[in-house]
Amino acid sequence: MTVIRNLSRAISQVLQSPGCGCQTSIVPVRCIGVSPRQVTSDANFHSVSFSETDHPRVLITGGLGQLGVGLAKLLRKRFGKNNVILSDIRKPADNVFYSGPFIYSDILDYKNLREIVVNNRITWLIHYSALLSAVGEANVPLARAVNITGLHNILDIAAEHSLRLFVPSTIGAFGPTSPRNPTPDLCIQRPRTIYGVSKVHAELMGEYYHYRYGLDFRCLRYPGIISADSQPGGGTTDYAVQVFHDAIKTGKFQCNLKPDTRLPMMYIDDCLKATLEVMEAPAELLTMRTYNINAMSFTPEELVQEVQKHVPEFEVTYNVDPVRQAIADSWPMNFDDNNARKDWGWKHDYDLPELVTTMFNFLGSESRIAQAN
Ligand SMILES: NC(=O)C1=CN([C@@H]2O[C@H](COP(=O)(O)OP(=O)(O)OC[C@H]3O[C@@H](n4cnc5c(N)ncnc54)[C@H](O)[C@@H]3O)[C@@H](O)[C@H]2O)C=CC1
Ligand SMILES: CC(=O)[C@H](N)C(=O)O
Repeated sequence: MTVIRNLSRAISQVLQSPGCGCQTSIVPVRCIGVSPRQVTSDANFHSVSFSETDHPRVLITGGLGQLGVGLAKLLRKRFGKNNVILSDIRKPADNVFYSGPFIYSDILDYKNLREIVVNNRITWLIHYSALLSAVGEANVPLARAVNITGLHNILDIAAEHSLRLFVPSTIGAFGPTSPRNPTPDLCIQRPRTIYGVSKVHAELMGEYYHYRYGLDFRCLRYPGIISADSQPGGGTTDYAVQVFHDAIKTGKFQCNLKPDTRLPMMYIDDCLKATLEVMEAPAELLTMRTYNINAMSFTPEELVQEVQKHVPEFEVTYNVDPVRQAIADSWPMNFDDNNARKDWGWKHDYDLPELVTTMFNFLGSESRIAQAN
């Protein structure tokens, strides 16, 4: 296996022309990407990226949400500060603005996106812009525009410029008729939120562009993500972040899901690590283009018990939000991520106790600093 991989890498290096960066193939391929917006139906271009010695030039859309800033930090450590550009339609905080390149980008503006990709010689596109499950239900037309029309722009730009494209999906891409415990990669997907529908659409469109146009599309279905230094953007799993802030600030928390609502969750460091790993994985290891990833699964009750080990006087009351509860009841309880583990070696580092300790260490030290000032 290693011999074959080394051999194909050697052939690939010989066949690769220096400035082109096209993926090698015995069959001649077009080096200049052609957008599906522009081409005839027999288009057959291949995506690729950068030569193996170069670092990728990365653009992150929707980068000022819960996940983007952390991802930029990780990628900048690996590829260099100036090779990773954060973008969003919001104004960045000072610390974000001064930590590396930031640019305004509205994913609904195709021409502006194209200009950014061309001017900055982007080779990897990480597409984080989205409206999450709860805010999506509150504004369906906007969710449809950002999550579906915006995605179409991203797919076309990525195909046209031979980018490696990452689009996250979610546990929310499943629905009440999916097997929920556990939920495998391939099963019925009939979500009942605009968020879920748009993510299934993204998975299918990305895979279609991969098979039809050779787009290097990569997708992970994230569980609910828990982070200490960034706020969630309006999802169903947000309670599992808020609980830590309230435990530290007031010792009291009002939970908007029922105590026994079980959902898959993950600490942000694991999520970002998985994203980098799947982006760097050799294409021949990927037997699929969309993978479930998982770390743990818990209910509010179980999370509260773990929190009480750090804050014994912590009190929780339940005031159920019917919209969020209905969404959570239709989502997976446990996620089967065996394919990711088998194909590209996915392995999480944080389980529930580790996550809770890490969150308190971070937030505790922040609040001590705030009190000292
Ligand atoms: N945070 C989580 O628990 C999970 C997140 N994901 C996915 O990961 C990605 C990132 O998630 P988060 O950072 O949590 O989302 P978020 O809601 O915190 O941030 C999304 C960002 O998109 C930006 N945005 C909205 N409209 C835009 C437009 N027209 N053009 C450009 N940017 C626009 C917003 O300003 C915001 O900063 C999303 O695609 C989400 O679906 C998937 C599963 C779980
Ligand atoms: C799991 C997700 O996709 C997100 N956190 C949400 O709750 O909408």
